[in-house]
Amino acid sequence: MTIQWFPGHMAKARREVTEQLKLVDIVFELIDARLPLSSRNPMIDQVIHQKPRLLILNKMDLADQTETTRWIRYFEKQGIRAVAINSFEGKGLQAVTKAAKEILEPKLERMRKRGIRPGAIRAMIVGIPNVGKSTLINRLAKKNIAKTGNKPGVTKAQQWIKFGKELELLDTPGILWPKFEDKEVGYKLALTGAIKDTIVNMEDLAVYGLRFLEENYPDRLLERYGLSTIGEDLLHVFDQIGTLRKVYTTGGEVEYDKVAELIVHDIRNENLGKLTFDFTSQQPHELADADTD
Ligand SMILES: Nc1nc2c(ncn2[C@@H]2O[C@H](COP(=O)(O)OP(=O)(O)OP(=O)(O)O)[C@@H](O)[C@H]2O)c(=O)[nH]1
Repeated sequence: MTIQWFPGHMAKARREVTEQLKLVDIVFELIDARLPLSSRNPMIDQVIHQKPRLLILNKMDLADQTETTRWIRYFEKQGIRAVAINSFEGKGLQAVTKAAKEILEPKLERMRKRGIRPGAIRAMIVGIPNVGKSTLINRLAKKNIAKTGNKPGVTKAQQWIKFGKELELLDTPGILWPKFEDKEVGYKLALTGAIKDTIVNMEDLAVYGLRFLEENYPDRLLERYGLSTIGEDLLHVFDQIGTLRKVYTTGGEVEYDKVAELIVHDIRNENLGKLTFDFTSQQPHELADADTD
């Protein structure tokens, strides 16, 4: 899978974030709630380094809620404070300010003891393309200052946006590259729209999506397409879905590339319900007990 990130782009992105980090007290690491591992930058810990961080699982409205709760507990067990939000509708934003204040409280307390009155908390957003950085900035600012779009790579051009008296946010988010060394991560990113369609083979993506559903959400597969298994006969599977949804050429044949598009569209647009593509249960055992207590 070819991605538009090259070593030069990565080095530049990292340099820019490192410069912006000097200006802030805390980093809001924005990820997609559907992909709590796959939508994280692979070098995020080295990039953010010792800077306090709040992990924000955005697009919670699209994710499997049970899994989101597990992921928040999983990250918190690792000492990373996490909150889930829906920046599109502005849900959970108060929790962001509250968590940021709590994370920084020891520092603020030290300042108060030295007779310094702490000002507003200064924050910046960091994340891979399309996780909703601009949407969150707009929501926090309550006006349309950052350009948003449904295609990856829209965020371009810096000033501070005030969120009440307590928080100031850098209006330019830090854009970092996704994990793309792993083919499966690439498919997951593509299924959630974080990677451009033009660099993904739709039929491969649809098949990955069907197999993912078969393994993790079999009830949805049955409900939507009447399929209880996928098996090896993919032609039969595509025929069945194409016939069911009447995806035909003018000659009355099933149009396979359109069937593939329809499957991907269904996954992306909640027609198969709210889905999470990374699971805490698939993490190494010592880290995977997030919901056992
Ligand atoms: N359903 C849902 N959609 C969201 C949410 N937040 C953002 N989006 C959508 O996700 C898409 C990408 O949002 P942007 O804010 O442009 O993402 P970005 O991270 O700034 O993207 P780049 O500019 O590519 O770095 C847009 O279509 C948004 O409407 C959310 O909480 N829920």
